[in-house]
Amino acid sequence: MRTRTQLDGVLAQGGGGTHQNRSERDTFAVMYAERLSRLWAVENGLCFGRLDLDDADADVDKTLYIGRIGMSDDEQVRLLIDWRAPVAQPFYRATPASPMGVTRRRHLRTRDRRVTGVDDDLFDLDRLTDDDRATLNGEAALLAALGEKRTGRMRDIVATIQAEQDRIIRSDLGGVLVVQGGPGTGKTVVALHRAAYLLYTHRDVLARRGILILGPNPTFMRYIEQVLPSLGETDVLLSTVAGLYPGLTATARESAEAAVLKGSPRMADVIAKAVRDRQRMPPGPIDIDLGNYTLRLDRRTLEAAASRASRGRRPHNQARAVFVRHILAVLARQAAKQLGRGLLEEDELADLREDLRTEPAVKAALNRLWPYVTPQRLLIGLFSSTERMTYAGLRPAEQDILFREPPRGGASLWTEADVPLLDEAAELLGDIDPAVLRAAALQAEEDLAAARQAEEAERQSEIAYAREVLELTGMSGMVDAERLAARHRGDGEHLTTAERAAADRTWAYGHVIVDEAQELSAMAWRMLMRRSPNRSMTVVGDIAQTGTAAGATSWAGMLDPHAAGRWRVETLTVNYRTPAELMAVAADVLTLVGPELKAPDPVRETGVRPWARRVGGPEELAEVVAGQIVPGGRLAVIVPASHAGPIGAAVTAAVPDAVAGPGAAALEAPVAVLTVTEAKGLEFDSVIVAEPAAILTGSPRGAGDLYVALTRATGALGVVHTGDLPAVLSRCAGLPEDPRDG
Ligand SMILES: Nc1ncnc2c1ncn2[C@@H]1O[C@H](COP(=O)(O)OP(=O)(O)OP(=O)(O)O)[C@@H](O)[C@H]1O
Repeated sequence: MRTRTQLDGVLAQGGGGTHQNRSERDTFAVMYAERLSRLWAVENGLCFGRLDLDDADADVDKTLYIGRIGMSDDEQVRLLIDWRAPVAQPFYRATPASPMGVTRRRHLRTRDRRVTGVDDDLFDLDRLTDDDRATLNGEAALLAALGEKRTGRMRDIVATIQAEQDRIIRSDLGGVLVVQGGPGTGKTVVALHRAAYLLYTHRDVLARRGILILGPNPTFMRYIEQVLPSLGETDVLLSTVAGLYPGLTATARESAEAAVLKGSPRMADVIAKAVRDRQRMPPGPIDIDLGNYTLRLDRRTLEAAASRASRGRRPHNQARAVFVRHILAVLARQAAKQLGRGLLEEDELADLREDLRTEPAVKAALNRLWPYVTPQRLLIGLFSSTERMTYAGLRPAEQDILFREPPRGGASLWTEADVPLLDEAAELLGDIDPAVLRAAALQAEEDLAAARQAEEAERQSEIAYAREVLELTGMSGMVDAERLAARHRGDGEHLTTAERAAADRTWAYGHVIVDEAQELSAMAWRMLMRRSPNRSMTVVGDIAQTGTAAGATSWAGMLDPHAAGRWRVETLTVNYRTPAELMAVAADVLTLVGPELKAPDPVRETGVRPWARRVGGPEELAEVVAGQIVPGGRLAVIVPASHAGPIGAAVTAAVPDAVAGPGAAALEAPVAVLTVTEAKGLEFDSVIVAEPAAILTGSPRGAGDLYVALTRATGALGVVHTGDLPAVLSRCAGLPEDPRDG
């Protein structure tokens, strides 16, 4: 209320006054508005816990209230302790064996501002009154939270964080913390709470450098994005690998074998060779015709310039300056001789060099010999030329997999597996100096206009070059110098940390969190490690759930190349999502993934067995789906990618409001048809797995995929199949009654 009044007061002052008044007013308005939205975000369940402490320590209040944020009254008396504060820790960690000074822990359940339930854990029975004893109630808070219907968005768990999770959330900032855990053990939710905890505890570093959270797909990112605002955090960038390269969205699809090849660590060498390819000198001399006379660059001169430029490990585009300087010096001396002016003073030679630098024929030669190259151009050039691919070390069979025509029109060109390659290339190519870009683009515009007017055939190569520069700089069609300047000014003064980080490929994050980390390819890890030079990371995943063929089979394989000796593993062992009856079926499938793997222990039972039903085809399948809808609940039909089309069509035709495919709508809909990849990391009240045999055989990691599909439900699980039911699912019973008939 107080903040609302303050904001209204500031806004009521209107827009007049001096510049300083206005900017102060704006600052306060933004501050109060931010605080208000923070308070709104946490209002629901603001206070969820109470700790009664024994009074051994007189400095500490005897009763503490724990909440989503900390609050004090006007006299600075503490009303509510932020859940992340050190004094709140016993709320999550105290046990009867180690009570940490707590006599009673109370969970408060609220709706709006009303208390709807109270659950107690008691650590010192002797100290309680008879009334208090009457209200005792063990794990009810957790089970109540787990039993609630799913909303399509992940919720925070501040009220019920478990001790093994709390240890991970509050683990030190430094080094790489690997959180290994089976499905439903809370890896994602713990990672998000860790982000909030770290920002609270290490605000100085992390508010400046930000936290990057990387997840498997955009639907998953939408599923989790609301958790962080509810924890009051905004200095966090949520992204996928496909979204991590500024300025492009990688939405194109490609074959699994192309993705695997692009993800293999060998590609680092391929990209390095592709860059060197752009620095190769022609075998013979080249002549530069300047009208009155001709200059010649022989092979020795070219090789010497190239080797000088590549010395010192400068990125390609910056090394170009060295190459150009060397060549211009040689050309200036030759020109002086040809002009019959003998030995010139240094300043005269400098003038001559500058004259030559702007000569179109010299420019064209330099651009052929050592062109500016962007990562995009490098990859387009590489994958559209068998000659370039051969030079880069790709074998003919690999070239067939990777070959693609240069793009035409505005079709989306980039795939997720291209992104780490672009990043690798960007690292080796380096930026093109914005001043050079600006000058080049303006010059190119002029050249283009002049050439168009003159329509001189011999200027065709000039036109081509000008076009290339414009395309390269993304400035095609822009003639306005001011707009060009604005584009490159990039002061970013008014951006949040997360926004500035998103726009900057070279941003070094204060902490990086990777969810579903088992899916990342070796090249994706290289890209990610560049974003985390301090190797302060939380890496979350489950080796047993690896779905992509480019993904990992061991944590050491993933991390040793980048952080050997600097990573530690914590394991989560309790499954909070999937009931015991479902987990028994999933555990059978897990033995196919690896006989040594152990499924996490489910925390609850529902008494309902998973069922299986044979159907004749997609239409009958859709009828079965329609019969399983529970009003208000969310059901997912998880399908093999090969069947997504027909089953999606049949279900959307049979069930009103059903959605096929990923996206925000799939999170909201009562029924969503998703592939295993699309359902990864998500959860639903009920799940129907369609055609499990095709999931098993659909990819080399088919058993892992089926395991993922079977562990998405918090309630009911069914399996629908047209062929024989795979033997591994024999625990599933017959289909139960249609709940609508009951
Ligand atoms: N301490 C807790 N209190 C209440 N709910 C919890 C707790 N821990 C986990 N959950 C719930 O359990 C479910 C599974 O959590 P989460 O999605 O983070 O698991 P995961 O390990 O990432 O699973 P997967 O690997 O299958 O994607 C979520 O609904 C989450 O809110």
